Amino acid sequence: MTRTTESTGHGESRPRTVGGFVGAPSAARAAQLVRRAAGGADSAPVDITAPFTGLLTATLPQATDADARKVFDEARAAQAAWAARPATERQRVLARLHTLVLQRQEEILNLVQLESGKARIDAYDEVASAALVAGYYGRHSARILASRRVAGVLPVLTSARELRHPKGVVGIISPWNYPLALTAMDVFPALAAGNAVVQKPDNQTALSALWLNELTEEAGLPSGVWRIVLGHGGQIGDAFVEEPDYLCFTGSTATGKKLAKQIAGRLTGYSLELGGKNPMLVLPDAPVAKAAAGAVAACFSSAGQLCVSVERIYVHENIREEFTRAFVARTEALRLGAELGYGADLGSLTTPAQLDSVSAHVADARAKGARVLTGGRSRPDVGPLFYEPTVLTDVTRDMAVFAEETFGPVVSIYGYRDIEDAISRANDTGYGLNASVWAASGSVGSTVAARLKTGTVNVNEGFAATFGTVGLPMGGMKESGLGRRNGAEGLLKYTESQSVAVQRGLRLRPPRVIPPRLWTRGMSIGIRLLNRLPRR
Ligand SMILES: NC(=O)c1ccc[n+]([C@@H]2O[C@H](COP(=O)([O-])OP(=O)(O)OC[C@H]3O[C@@H](n4cnc5c(N)ncnc54)[C@H](O)[C@@H]3O)[C@@H](O)[C@H]2O)c1
Repeated sequence: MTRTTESTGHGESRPRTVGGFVGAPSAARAAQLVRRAAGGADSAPVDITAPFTGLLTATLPQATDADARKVFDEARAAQAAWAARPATERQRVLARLHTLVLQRQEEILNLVQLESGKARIDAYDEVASAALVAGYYGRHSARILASRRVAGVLPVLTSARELRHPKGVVGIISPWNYPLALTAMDVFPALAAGNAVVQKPDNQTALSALWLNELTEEAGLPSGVWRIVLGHGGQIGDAFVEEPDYLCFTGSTATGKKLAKQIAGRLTGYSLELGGKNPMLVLPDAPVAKAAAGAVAACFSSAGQLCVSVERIYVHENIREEFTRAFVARTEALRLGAELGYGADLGSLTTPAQLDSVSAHVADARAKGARVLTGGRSRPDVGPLFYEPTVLTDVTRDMAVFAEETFGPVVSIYGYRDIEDAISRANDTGYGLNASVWAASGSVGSTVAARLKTGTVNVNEGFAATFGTVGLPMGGMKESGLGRRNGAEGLLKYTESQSVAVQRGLRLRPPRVIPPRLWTRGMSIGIRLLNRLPRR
């Protein structure tokens, strides 16, 4: 690990670069990004440290509730002019952003790694996601938002259209685990629809969101349309449920439920992208080596701190031993490392709270009789928040790891004999976010997929196939969420639908001269005939 410090002139040294790494953005650059955050004059700033080193990455202003409300007002004032631009013009900003994200990736790869502690290859997933999302809405949003003609109640005489208007100001609350990708997925479609956005990223990963905010303005977004406020969730939470015209929340199920209760009183729309306890099913005829390699990526990307990562594997007894051997061998080959480069496969956990909760899940499982096939310990020799990728077996219902989301590099393997039993155990959870099925053929895997109660299912993949296909909606069933991001749905949720019908000639109520009974008879014949016409 390479670090650099400079003397303060008082016999101490302080990091010259973010997190103390050579090659990382300078502290001055971090401070420049921080200045984009609104508010904070009346409250104490907080220091954020790099998970790899424990050294300072940034000192962040913390907005108060009053600061956040002022920002919502300012965003509202900026929204009308943005919404007045044609959708094609708004779309062009995102198309330019697609190119810029890919061109400027080196700086953001460093920032994402420093703030989150993830391996560079996992940070690259974020760059790819942000570019894919910008590209998708940069090409398709104007078409999806275009007014839609439908057949009017009377052919020729009624012309009917559905229009889409922006909600107004959208509030977006984001977690720390995918700071670039989730910002892109939630903010870009809101902007494309003509909304202004006020976002509250997590303090831990604020620089990544601020970086993307800066780049979006470089791509042509007028300043003031996407604002960022920082703060501890509970502190400025009220502004986010009382001020926006729509709230998009990504985070834990507990916080999502709390916000939903608060916002319900205003009858304001919201979407929730929440936690998961995602299963993988390995069918008896699945290619074992491929399934084992896929499972490693599905369980340990971003050190398992990924809402769609796999935490439960159900493997058919006939291949259980072979699969487990291959999976454990591949897991043990993963290189842990705290470096700004592609030399490590697995990074660190992001916060001390994460290290505590992951350690507690494994300790509880061990104490109740689970076997640790590999891993099961923290690695302070690599960095303060490192934890080994861990594979458990003999996991029982009384263990926390059985049903609770670990949100770390810990997976349990279970055997099964009967696919019906495997499907019912996979569905036996309050969550319903993502699932993975490994089978000899895509069609067999898809048949099983249709029976899983999760918002996304990946056949012969862990999560990347659905996550990367931006045209597909992504979100959770049951306690994993409400609403969807990505695709047309992820854009239209940020709009109000308005139906406009223009009537010509014949009125739809009986004229005085025709007796109502005659009129209704004639209408009934007409309705029957109309129902036979091929109409949209
Ligand atoms: N479904 C998805 O797309 C998705 C994606 C990423 C993460 N997640 C889930 O997020 C969780 C991990 O994230 P986390 O620990 O940061 O979640 P969290 O709920 O603690 O925090 C998420 C965000 O909400 C803010 N917040 C917390 N309490 C708040 C309150 N009372 N009012 C307003 N804002 C508040 C936090 O500051 C943070 O910005 C996991 O459960 C994971 O599965 C889901």
